[in-house]
Amino acid sequence: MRTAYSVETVRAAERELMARLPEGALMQRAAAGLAAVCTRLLTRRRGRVYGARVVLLAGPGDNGGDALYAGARLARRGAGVTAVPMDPQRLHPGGLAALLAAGGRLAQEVPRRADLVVDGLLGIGGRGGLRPAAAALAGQIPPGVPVVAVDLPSGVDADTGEVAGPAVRADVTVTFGAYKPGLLVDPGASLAGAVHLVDIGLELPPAQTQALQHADVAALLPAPTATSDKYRRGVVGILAGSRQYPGAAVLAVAGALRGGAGAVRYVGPAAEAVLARYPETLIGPGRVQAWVAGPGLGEGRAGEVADLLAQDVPVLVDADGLRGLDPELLRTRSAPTLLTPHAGEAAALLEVPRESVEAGRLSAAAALARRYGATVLLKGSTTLIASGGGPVRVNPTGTAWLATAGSGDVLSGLAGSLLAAGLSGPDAGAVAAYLHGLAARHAAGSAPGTPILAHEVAEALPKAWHEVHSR
Ligand SMILES: NC(=O)C1=CN([C@@H]2O[C@H](COP(=O)(O)OP(=O)(O)OC[C@H]3O[C@@H](n4cnc5c(N)ncnc54)[C@H](OP(=O)(O)O)[C@@H]3O)[C@@H](O)[C@H]2O)[C@@H](O)CC1
Ligand SMILES: [K+]
Repeated sequence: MRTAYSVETVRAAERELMARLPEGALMQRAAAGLAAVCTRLLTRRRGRVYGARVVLLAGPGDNGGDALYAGARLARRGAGVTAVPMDPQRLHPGGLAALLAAGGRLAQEVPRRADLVVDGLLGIGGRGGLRPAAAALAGQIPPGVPVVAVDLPSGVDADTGEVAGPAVRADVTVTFGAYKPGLLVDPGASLAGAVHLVDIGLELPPAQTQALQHADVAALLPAPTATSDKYRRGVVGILAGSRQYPGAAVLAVAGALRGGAGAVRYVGPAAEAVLARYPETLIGPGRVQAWVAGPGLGEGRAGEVADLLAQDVPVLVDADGLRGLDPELLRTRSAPTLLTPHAGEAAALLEVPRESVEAGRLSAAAALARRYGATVLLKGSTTLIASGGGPVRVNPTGTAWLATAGSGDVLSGLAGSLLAAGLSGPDAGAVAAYLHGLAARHAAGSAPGTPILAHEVAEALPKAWHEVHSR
């Protein structure tokens, strides 16, 4: 499990640790870790550090200090290190002295030829969009040169992943003490590249943001035992599809059949299409351990969704089912509710513009969870799973190609199946998003980065399932 912590928590842990250590010790740990990653990168690319041209973008705070001290270490190994300050009057004095003593130099402009750029403009002290001097330096990074960000890419909000205006795009981010949420959540996550965590000895409380990994998912997946039958493994009911959108029903059933429940029951006007594709589906009302309500329902079906919400079983509400949901009604439910909106649906549920959800995904997901008393899976390039009180889960396996028609229907069937198999709302949501993302990668097969179809994602779920168990 990867865990991430807010700036406030990281700062508190740093204060506590700094009080017990000699002055500057933490920054030296950070700089040593940063220099080690730069050394590995340079060695991989050019065989050695000696003679490499390294450019440091140095901000006015301790983030710049980390870069300057790391630059001094590289200069001592024979690299030609040039620091370009954001503000020449405000540079970390100790870091500057160390760099100059090691043979580094200062420049006013970013040199056009470089083997590596180190972004030490801003770290967790950055606020709002990059000011003009910082934006100008970020804009001068020569194309094609690898960029290592110090702690986080400058311009990314550490707590939320939000980016207001220009920001640095890093190939590698070396972060200190703990992941920050902005490294796991888009748009920040996609600017961070590969993230290396340097342990500087912080002692941290339970996590506020989590990202599952293979082993976490494997431990949560349902596994039939010798005594389980289809009813004990759970039956998931699917209320989906309409004459206009029969495909949504087929895709939700496809996701559900591969999600670990013992059986899938379909209710709605697309039974013929469902049976034609999946003859193993049970048709018509009956007992279930969880419901999925909403994919492809079309207009005027709110009453059917409300009837399911009145039952004392877990209910996942998606797509058309999300229209006009009553927060009061949801909050009084005793069984779990899982809502799976995309940004537009989340905006409607929160009665805010879509842009404000896109720009502040973490806070939107948490606000929805509070307002509706539900677990909320906010779909997007980094899907988030928020529930009242617990940590927010960030899905690390997503791919932009999942933004394709019907892919959400597969996801809701899959998550509903996991609910029926007994997983909690947050676990079902997080495991479903994880498998769904992995399956999309498998669906692309030998042509990664190419378009995929929703039914291919459903068909690739067994491979995703197998992959998490086999590592
Ligand atoms: N604490 C520790 O123990 C350790 C900390 N470590 C390192 O310290 C980093 C945090 O350092 P930090 O607190 O000095 O803040 P930092 O990110 O350098 O930026 C502050 C400066 O930026 C400026 N500024 C702000 N916003 C701006 C904007 N939008 N555009 C332009 N400028 C902006 C702001 O200006 P001001 O608002 O004061 O005018 C201020 O001068 C942390 O990320 C990690 O790398 C490690 O060494 C491990 C040990
Ligand atoms: K930085």
